Amino acid sequence: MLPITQLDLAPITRHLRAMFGSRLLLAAVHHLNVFEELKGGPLSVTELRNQLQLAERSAMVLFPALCAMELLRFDESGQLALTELGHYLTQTQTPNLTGYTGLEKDDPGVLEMAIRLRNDGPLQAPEGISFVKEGEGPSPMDDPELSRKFTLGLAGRARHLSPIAAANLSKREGHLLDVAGGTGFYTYEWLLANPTSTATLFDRPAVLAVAVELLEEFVQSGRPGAAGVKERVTFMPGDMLTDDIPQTDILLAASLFHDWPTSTCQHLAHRFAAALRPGGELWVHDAFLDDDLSGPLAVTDYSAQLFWNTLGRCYSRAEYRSWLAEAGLEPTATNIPTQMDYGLIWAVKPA
Ligand SMILES: C[S@@+](CC[C@H](N)C(=O)[O-])C[C@H]1O[C@@H](n2cnc3c(N)ncnc32)[C@H](O)[C@@H]1O
Repeated sequence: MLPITQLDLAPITRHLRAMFGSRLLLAAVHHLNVFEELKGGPLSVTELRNQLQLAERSAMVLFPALCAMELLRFDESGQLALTELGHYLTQTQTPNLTGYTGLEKDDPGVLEMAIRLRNDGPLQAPEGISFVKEGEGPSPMDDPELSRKFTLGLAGRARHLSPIAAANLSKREGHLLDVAGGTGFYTYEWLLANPTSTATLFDRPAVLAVAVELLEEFVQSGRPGAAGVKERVTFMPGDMLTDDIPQTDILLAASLFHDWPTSTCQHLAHRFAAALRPGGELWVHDAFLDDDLSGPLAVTDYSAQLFWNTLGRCYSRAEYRSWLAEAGLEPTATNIPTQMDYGLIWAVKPA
């Protein structure tokens, strides 16, 4: 691993994502009455979900967040219980803070979060869901203006994280497939670090139109070796859920799975595993929940942001590794932190 000398921008993304965590907290206290439900004693995840009428995704965003906030905890038998702090959000505790937190309970973001938690997403999404193309429905990623806005919106993050990811991904002669690669920066940086390798950037056509422009900017940057990257990149428009995925030695899924529900993640893991040559590697760059699903706070806040904007949430490394193993890959035990609360994990296809 190369030394990372760049400043970690996590303080900025943590404050950005904290807004969604705040909405979760106030929706839980004042609209879902989570703390009143648990006042009588611990409940299993399923019992609490049933009492609150929450879908699996809503529950798996909300409960880890309240644990990370130290308001709930998993007890010795795996049930969810109020912590000492959590009791101060029940009305029978004297004193309690529900009057004080209640001053913000009608904030529009809080009201909408309560709706989305109950509905497992927005009631209506006429333009489709951010970053998601699924089936025949409309997708912002197929609209020229919206896909440009979303793709360029991710460009700064990708520019910052991609050199760190490239320094940690395997160095090898061969082919990288960057699925749902967006701006393409992860591809361009990896090719710069692997001067005899080739790569394919796979995404929606309107996104790739932006990526082509960004590649041009990259090759003209004057960085040593950047000019030679252009001829080694292939742009492949398609739908990763249904179209053929080309064979590759390394497949990168950066900020990809977190846009999708669990069943789609499992489907994608199988498709990606099938695209790997024997000995090939599947790398996931994402923000991971702890395996016990009780934090960290930066990632539960991020999970709330993804819950708001996409069909997905943050998952634990254990969840990823179980999908990768079910798909016939051998997950390694390596956890590589990058920056901004992201990290890398990877699995290998048996030779
Ligand atoms: C959150 S972005 C991640 C982009 C990039 N990997 C990064 O980390 O900056 C998700 C990407 O998935 C792409 N995407 C969504 N649905 C897709 C589909 N069905 N087939 C191919 N790409 C898809 C979007 O167009 C978008 O570029």
